[in-house]
Parts: sequence; structure tokens; C-alpha cells
Amino acid sequence: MTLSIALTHRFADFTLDVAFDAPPGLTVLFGRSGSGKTTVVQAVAGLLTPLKGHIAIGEHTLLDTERGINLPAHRRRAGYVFQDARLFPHLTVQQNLTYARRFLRGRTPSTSLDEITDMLGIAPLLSRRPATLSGGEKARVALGRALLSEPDILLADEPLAALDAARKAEILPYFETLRDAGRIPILYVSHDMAEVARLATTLITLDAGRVTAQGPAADLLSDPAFHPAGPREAGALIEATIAAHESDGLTRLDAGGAPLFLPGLSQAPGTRLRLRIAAQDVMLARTRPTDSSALNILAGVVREIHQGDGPGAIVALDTQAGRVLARITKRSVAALDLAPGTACHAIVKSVAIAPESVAPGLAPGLSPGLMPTAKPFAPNA
Ligand SMILES: Nc1ncnc2c1ncn2[C@@H]1O[C@H](COP(=O)(O)OP(=O)(O)OP(=O)(O)O)[C@@H](O)[C@H]1O
Repeated sequence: MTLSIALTHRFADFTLDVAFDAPPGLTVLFGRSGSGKTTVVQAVAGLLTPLKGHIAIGEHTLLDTERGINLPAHRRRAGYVFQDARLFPHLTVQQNLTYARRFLRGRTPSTSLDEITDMLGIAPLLSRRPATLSGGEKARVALGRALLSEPDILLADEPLAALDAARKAEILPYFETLRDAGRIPILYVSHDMAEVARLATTLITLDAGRVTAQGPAADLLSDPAFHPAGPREAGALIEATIAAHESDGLTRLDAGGAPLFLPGLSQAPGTRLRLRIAAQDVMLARTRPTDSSALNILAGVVREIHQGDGPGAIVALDTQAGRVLARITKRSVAALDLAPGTACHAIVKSVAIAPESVAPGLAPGLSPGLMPTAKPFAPNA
């Protein structure tokens, strides 16, 4: 099912005017502080009534201001996960979780408490109170509570923003599992590009209350002119499969037939991965270097060059492994005489691809299915 949103709203100093679809999978709403992300999510949840708008999940209309339809929040079947977990402090974890069941309102649950607690690894916490939980544990309980209400859509408003990198890495796999189960659309607010690269199937960027870009995340991220968080954050996604773990500790990947070497990963050969290669970690050379320390050299053809306002440029190169972006200087563009159609090589150091840039590959077609148990995905150090 697709979540369709068209909204107009006004605060004293701010106007929101957006229209976009969140198809099955995980849609990230990305934008700087004050761009209107939370306002959109609150309107979907029914916590804010916009001046004008239409919101539907498939054929199920939640809001249609022209027709006078405005379902109250408790009838919208939206699971909501906030940045601060917002658990009831006086209830145990189990009581916090079972509280969510009251939102079923007579519907027969399709997932059991055991399934959800197993999936999120929170069964050992059931008798604890929120004050005794770590931030990551609280986040998992909050996610479990949202899922136990059997929502038609999951709304996550910067659910990891309060967590440190280690706790984030602990929670991300659960969102990946939910995304790949494909049961419900997930609308996920973030202003962190690494999170976008790992999680998003669809990306919507907001600026000053307007949609500035929308589309499949992999397509937008491979566009050299698209870097809403600045050129330092540009980087394309490529799909690869683990081919072998080699005796010197490196893992060899197969990326569209091209070999890629990374510091040892823990997953078995055959595992599909989604890698983000940061544009600033890619060098370009017209001839294939034979005496360079970098292990990853991808032959390709320049597709597009985006000249920035400053001295930098982002070059999009189509390689056998997929689209790669390189952030280089305009001076280097001129020195190498680069133009669309020029053959050249992308050079990427193995160690430049950070563990947090390596994620499990997307499930094919994001087909609906039972929620598999999440296996936290931890590349070796
Ligand atoms: N109740 C309100 N009354 C007046 N202005 C508001 C209200 N709620 C939000 N705003 C304004 O609307 C704009 C968008 O706010 P919103 O919280 O949606 O942004 P955001 O993108 O989620 O930001 P952040 O990333 O900081 O959470 C901001 O300028 C904010 O000050």
C-alpha cells in the first residue's frame, strides 16, 4: 500500500505546501531543522489538522479537507516512534507493550507479543521499567509498542537521533528488517545522510516547507547535482555480493562482475550488500594506475559533471559496479580534460568504505512476507 500525502498548512512564520507518495518500503523525509518534517508526520498521525489536505493509505482516506473527512488519531492505525522513546515510566516493558494492544479495537492480531519481542530482542527486558533501560533498549521497546498496535503505517520521527553511533548500529537492522518485510509503508524522518543511505528506498527532501526532490533513494543519491546535506555528504549506492573472504583478512565482493575489496566482513559468501561510496573518497585517473596502493580500481565512463559554486566538482562515472560519484576539484577536471563520455578510472581505497556504509542488500521487490528475525549486521572492525 502507498501512503499519499498532499498538505497545506500555515504557522505564523512558516508555510508548508507538500505533495508526495510514500510507496511500500521506507521513505525518508530529509531536511534541515525547521523544514517541516515533523509537521508532515504530525499531520499524518492526526496530531495536527492542516488547513487543506488529503492523506490516504491505499484506498483508506485519513484526511480529506474538501470532503470533511478527518479521522481522529486513534482511528488512523498509525504507529509512531519518537526520538525520545516516550514509554510510560510507571509501567514495565511488558505493560508498555501490551498497552498498544488496546489500539486494535476488536481486530484480531496477526503478530504475537512473542514474535515482536523475539524480533527486537527485548524478551529479557519484559519485567524491567523504562528508567532501567539503555537508550537503545528503550528505542527497541518503543518500536515494539508501535508494531503491536498493528499499524497500517509506521511513522518514525528521528528515532535514532538521541543515540550514539553504537546504539544506532544496534537499532538500524530492525528498521531494515521491517522495511524488507514490506508489510507497511514506513515514513522516517532524518537529517543524517548515513541513515538515508542505509535505510531509504524512497527519499523526499524538504526545504522551507516545500518538496525539493523526490524519488527512489538510489537514483537521487547517484545524481551528482543532488547533495542536500552539502557536497561532503555526496555518495552513490552500489549493490554487491560477498564473493570470498581472503586469507589476508580482506573480503572480496562482486559488484556487477567487478571485484571490490573491503576490510573483512563477517557475513557469509553469497550475502547481498548495499554499499555507500562517499564521493570524497574516490579519486579519478585517465589511465589505469599500476603502482597505486588502492585495491579498488573501477574502469568507467564519465556520465555527468556537476560544477559546484566553489572550487569543487562532482563527477558521475558509470562503471561495471554501477554509478560512482567522485568529488574532485575543478582544476583536476580541467587537468584530466574530463567531459561526458571520457573513459577514466575510479580509485577507492579499501579502508575508505566504512563499516557503517555497508548494509544488507534490499530484499528483492520488497515483497510482503512474514517478518524475519533481525540479525544485527556487524561488519568486522
Ligand atoms: N505549533 C507551532 N506554532 C508555530 N510555529 C510552528 C509550530 N510548530 C512548528 N512550527 C514552525 O514550523 C516550522 C517547521 O517545523 P517542524 O517541526 O515541522 O520542522 P522539522 O523539519 O521537523 O525540524 P527539526 O528537524 O528541527 O525537528 C518551524 O519553523 C517551526 O518553528
